[in-house]
Amino acid sequence: EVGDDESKILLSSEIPSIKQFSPRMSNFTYSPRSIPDSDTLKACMCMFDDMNMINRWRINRRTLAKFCMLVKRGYRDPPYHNWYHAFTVGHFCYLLYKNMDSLKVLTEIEVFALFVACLCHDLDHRGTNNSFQVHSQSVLAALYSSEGSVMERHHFAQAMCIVNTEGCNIFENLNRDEYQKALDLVQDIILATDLAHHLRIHKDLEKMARDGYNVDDPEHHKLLLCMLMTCCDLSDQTKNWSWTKKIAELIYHEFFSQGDLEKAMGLETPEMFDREKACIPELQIGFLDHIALPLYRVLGQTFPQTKTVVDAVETNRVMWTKLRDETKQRRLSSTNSLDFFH
Ligand SMILES: Cc1nc2ccc(C(=O)NCC(C)C)cc2n2c(-c3cc(OC(C)(C)C)ccc3Cl)nnc12
Ligand SMILES: [Mg+2]
Ligand SMILES: [Zn+2]
Repeated sequence: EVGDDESKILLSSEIPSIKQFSPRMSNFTYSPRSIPDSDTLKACMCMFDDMNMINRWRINRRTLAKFCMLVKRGYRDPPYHNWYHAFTVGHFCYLLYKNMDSLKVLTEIEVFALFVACLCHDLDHRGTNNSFQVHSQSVLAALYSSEGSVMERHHFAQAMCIVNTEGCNIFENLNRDEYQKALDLVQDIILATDLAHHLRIHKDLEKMARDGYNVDDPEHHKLLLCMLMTCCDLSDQTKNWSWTKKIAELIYHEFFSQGDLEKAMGLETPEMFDREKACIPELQIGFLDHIALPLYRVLGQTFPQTKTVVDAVETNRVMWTKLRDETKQRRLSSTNSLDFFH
């Protein structure tokens, strides 16, 4: 156990400089998936340090290392919703901090809660979505379906289990008010990653973009936290085409496995989860048009420093339309829609 690199970080006191990963570590174009899995824990520690969170919140280094280790172990290994996804989501939060003037549009405790929520937001994901929990009458649905956001409530519950584990409470040196505020923020931010919640507030986000962000309006702080969290959650769409295409492969691998399960259980399977019916380029264009692009456009309108991110998503949309037209011509012989990735 002591041999492996994770506990070595746990035992080492100094935290290396962030520069050791890449000189481009804080560029929007940098893809954190080029950091090997074995270095992700160290990278997390460095991001906490580089955002001055260790000093500001008086976090004990061993406590932080243990917290990060338990978060990493708190993820299962489905094709997409694994630790690597959480790590890339956390990295985009770091990018926003480094490129948006340390996110001074938010309070320090909101930024701290946002970064922690990014790392924890999909804890213990099983590779199936909320509607699957309800239709399959899973244990999680029994626990949470009356309130909705079944998976997101579970992700938050798992995060609280880690915080309450001996030697892992990174909030332990906050005063009583800060402590309560931080946990409430982490909960609200993780609940905001429910797609249904995002679709509910989308009009409000667009109104905020039109009116302009008002740093003195607490409602704008709440909306901004939700918006930045979903921008982090979708940040694979802001990288170059080879990454974005690879991520789609992982997501649909996961979606189609859910569809296989639904068929086996006699549940009806939406087209998006049905490997026989899905046309991935079409579905991705729909997802970008209805969810990702409107979101990143609001980000770009509200904060001009992030405009380059919208361009990257637009470019990926163009690539999907090329692939869609190509696939139509090739008229794939096999019905398995994952073939077109090869
Ligand atoms: C590349 C990519 N394609 C996707 C295609 C479809 C869907 C989907 O669930 N469609 C359901 C129908 C009913 C609309 C999600 C997709 N998706 C997500 C994602 C986003 C989420 O919600 C937030 C973060 C709030 C937007 C929650 C979960 C997930 Cl997996 N992340 N990347 C992707
Ligand atoms: Mg999620
Ligand atoms: Zn996620």
